[in-house]
Amino acid sequence: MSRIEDHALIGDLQTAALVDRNGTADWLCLPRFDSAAMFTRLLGGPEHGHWTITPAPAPDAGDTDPPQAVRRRYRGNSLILETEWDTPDGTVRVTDFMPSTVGVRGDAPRLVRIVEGVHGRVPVRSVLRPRPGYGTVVPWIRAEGDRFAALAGPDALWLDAEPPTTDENSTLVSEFTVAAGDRVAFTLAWHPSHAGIPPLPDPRADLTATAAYWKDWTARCTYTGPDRDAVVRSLITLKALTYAPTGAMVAAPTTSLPEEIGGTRNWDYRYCWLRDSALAVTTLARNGYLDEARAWRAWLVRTVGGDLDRLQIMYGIAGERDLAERELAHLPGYENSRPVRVGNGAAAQLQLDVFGEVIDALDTARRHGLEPCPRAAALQVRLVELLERRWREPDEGIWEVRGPRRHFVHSKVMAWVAFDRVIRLIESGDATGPAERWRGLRDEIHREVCERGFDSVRGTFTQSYGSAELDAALLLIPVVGFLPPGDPRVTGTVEAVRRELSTPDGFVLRYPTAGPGAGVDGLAGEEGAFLACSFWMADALALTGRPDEARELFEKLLALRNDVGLLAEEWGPQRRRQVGNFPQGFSHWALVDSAVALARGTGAFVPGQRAHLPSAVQRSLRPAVVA
Ligand SMILES: OC[C@H]1O[C@H](O[C@H]2O[C@H](CO)[C@@H](O)[C@H](O)[C@H]2O)[C@H](O)[C@@H](O)[C@@H]1O
Repeated sequence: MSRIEDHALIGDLQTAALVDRNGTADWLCLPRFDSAAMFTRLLGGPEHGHWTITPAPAPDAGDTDPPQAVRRRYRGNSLILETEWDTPDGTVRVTDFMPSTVGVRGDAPRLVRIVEGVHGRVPVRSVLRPRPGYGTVVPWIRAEGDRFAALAGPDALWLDAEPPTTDENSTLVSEFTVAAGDRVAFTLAWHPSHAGIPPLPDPRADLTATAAYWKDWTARCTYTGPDRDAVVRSLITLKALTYAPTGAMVAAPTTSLPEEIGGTRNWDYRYCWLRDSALAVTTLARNGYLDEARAWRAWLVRTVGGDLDRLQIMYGIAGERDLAERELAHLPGYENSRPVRVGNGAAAQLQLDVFGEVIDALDTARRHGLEPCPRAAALQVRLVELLERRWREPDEGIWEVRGPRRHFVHSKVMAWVAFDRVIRLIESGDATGPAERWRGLRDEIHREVCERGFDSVRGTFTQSYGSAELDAALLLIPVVGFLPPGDPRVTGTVEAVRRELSTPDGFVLRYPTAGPGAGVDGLAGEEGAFLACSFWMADALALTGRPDEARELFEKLLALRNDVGLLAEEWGPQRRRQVGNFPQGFSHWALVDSAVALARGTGAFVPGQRAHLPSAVQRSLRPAVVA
């Protein structure tokens, strides 16, 4: 079984595949991110579907032990993956990609794999075992001239293979040899089974168009400070999580990659969280990507605008509301981490922080040049009217705990953010609302948080009112402008979180999941260090005048990325492996934000970056710290 970080991501802005270092695509949902997977080997075995292309194993080697890739990279700033093997017979390269725009993808989403001889003559084997329905369906494979169709109910997968291919027990096998300069292409396309035969693919034209697409997209990045390669790779990853037809964004393209190997903390992230998407869009907007912010805003207005009383904290990528959680009992799970879940029960939770994140994202995009939208402005006012009725309630909070609701301090802080930003919107003249009343409420929330959410004996904010536990989300207090970074309540909280929530290797847990403070989330087992929280610690250190410690932590976090720059949700300190869904939007926007924050801290010139901190924070910082 490949480690989580052995995978690279390819995608077409509607779905994505994971490819491991052995040349195996072991996760692919078609036609959308949240469709049932056609390849589910990631959460099971080869019988659950995969597509492997590698140098042919030596005759006595088992099928389960193909040769390791020796080099792997994305082609420039793109999502085109190149994997190269050196073998005794020579060197071979496999180029994997999914044509990356709605226009290029057309009606038939497809995965293209081009095998290229680099030198020598290398025997290669392709084994394509499509198993729709998360590995439950053996499709009917039939030859249609030179093409193969794999039919399974509503789905048809069409393989166009240049080398000779045979059907061996519903598995399409191709064995061939590539010499230096040879290029042999495969295209696997999804098509509705009722829709006849898809057009013949043109893999070379697809490659050219996809390369041009990513070149153009990455050229729009405005960040020019340090660690630019890491920043651009993270921005590409965020873009890959967007669903182009609607403007929504998945939290990650996978389900049930475990937060603890062998554990039960396994969730489906293939949906659009208001929180995750708002935070990612905020990062994209700050770095030159207003089109993505505009598209997300349109998705938001369409999705939540009509029925605010039934506001959900997450939706399907086209705005669907029914995300009922269920378990796929036939799958053993990643390294026996059961259950495998699809759907997500957190959709029914109350999470007050999302009001602040959504309204702050719209505020940030507007301040970075996104044109006003009267419908979005009206939506923000209605959201705050709703929040006015509900902010005093306990909730499940940013971490979607499955234990009892609490008065989470972070939730109340983000309620303050929602009122603060909407007041600014009204003051700008782009919306109308009871600004005076909301100023009063904003002050009331601030007072309440400082009275009930702060432990004056320990000198730290706490996870919830009156609790003894800490929470790494409290690191965001200075970032959102609730208090200035130099305030002793902020520095005390940063210090306390660092002391009590750090792992031995210096990364940061969300909250305690072991020891006396454990149990708040109502879940069995433990989890790793949460990578976004670890980046937030770097930001907090930078903001509170500790740039060297911030840089040291940031460098350590960069070193956790895999060979192609990707991060899962968490880092398992014991096994020293990435854990959780992969790649995770939270980790990648947090990486970008940290790079920008650290660049500002060093006074690095970051053209195109406007100061994004609220004015209250900017005033409290030394001039050199704000670009
Ligand atoms: O910890 C329990 C919860 O874990 C998941 O939530 C996490 O992922 C979300 C998507 O990235 C993120 O918005 C949230 O902050 C994280 O805690 C899971 O989705 C929940 O169902 C589960 O209760």
